Amino acid sequence: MPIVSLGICQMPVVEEKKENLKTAAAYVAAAAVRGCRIVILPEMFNCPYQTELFAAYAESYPDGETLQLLGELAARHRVVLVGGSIPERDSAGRIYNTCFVFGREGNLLAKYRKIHLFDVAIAQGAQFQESAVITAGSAGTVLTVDGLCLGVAICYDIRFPELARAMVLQGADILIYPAAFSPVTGPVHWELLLRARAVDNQVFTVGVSPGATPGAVYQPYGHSLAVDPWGDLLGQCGSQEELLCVAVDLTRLQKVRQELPLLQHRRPDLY
Ligand SMILES: NC(=O)CCC(=O)C(=O)O
Repeated sequence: MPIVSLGICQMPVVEEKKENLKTAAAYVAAAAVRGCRIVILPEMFNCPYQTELFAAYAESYPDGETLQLLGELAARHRVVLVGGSIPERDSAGRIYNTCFVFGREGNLLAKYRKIHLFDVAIAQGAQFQESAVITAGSAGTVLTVDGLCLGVAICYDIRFPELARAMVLQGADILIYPAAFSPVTGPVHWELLLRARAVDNQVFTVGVSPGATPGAVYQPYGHSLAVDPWGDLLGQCGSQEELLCVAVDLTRLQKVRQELPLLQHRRPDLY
């Protein structure tokens, strides 16, 4: 399958969980109507990105209402659904920032728990202590579906080139980052990081943020985008809510890697 259409759902996230689920369902339906076979939601799409709210919105697999809905939506629309992330509670009561991926039969294909937690204190205003509530995951996630290899990580993970490289060495064709970048770091780093990971690994990268939500305490930067293995933008949203559909042509990846065989030129024996 050399060309596949991705649905990038830059949806707003409000305080009411049910409203977020309705919005997500509408976005997935619209993406399917537009022919997208892989549909991606943003980080913490069922819950505002505020640590003090995570426990109240947390759900466990398989019974959580958000997780039930994601499976149903994937099956109803026959799409691979990369379910952004939600606060996930495990049987010991720990909470993770987790991405669940569902297949076209509504089956769980994979799950990824955010490894690098957003603990920062940036003078211009981005103060966040994700680890106050969230437990870090302990494994990367790469999955193959329809002959396409997807690497999944979450937001702040994009800053760690080692994780991206590890996923690519495991065969990833597309690196998918559900995210909610801050309005302070977003304008300077977001596009740069996605393009850097794309160019240094010759891979498609996709970042999916919530859109602007009037009155929200945390206003994510938005600007969801997809980048090809040459570093060219395939499409980008603004700050407002939007469904962006982009076509990913895998022959592009093969061509770039053939012409500029970067991955073959690595010298892991020397560094
Ligand atoms: N949700 C996050 O991990 C935010 C990451 C972020 O804004 C950054 O600058 O990194």
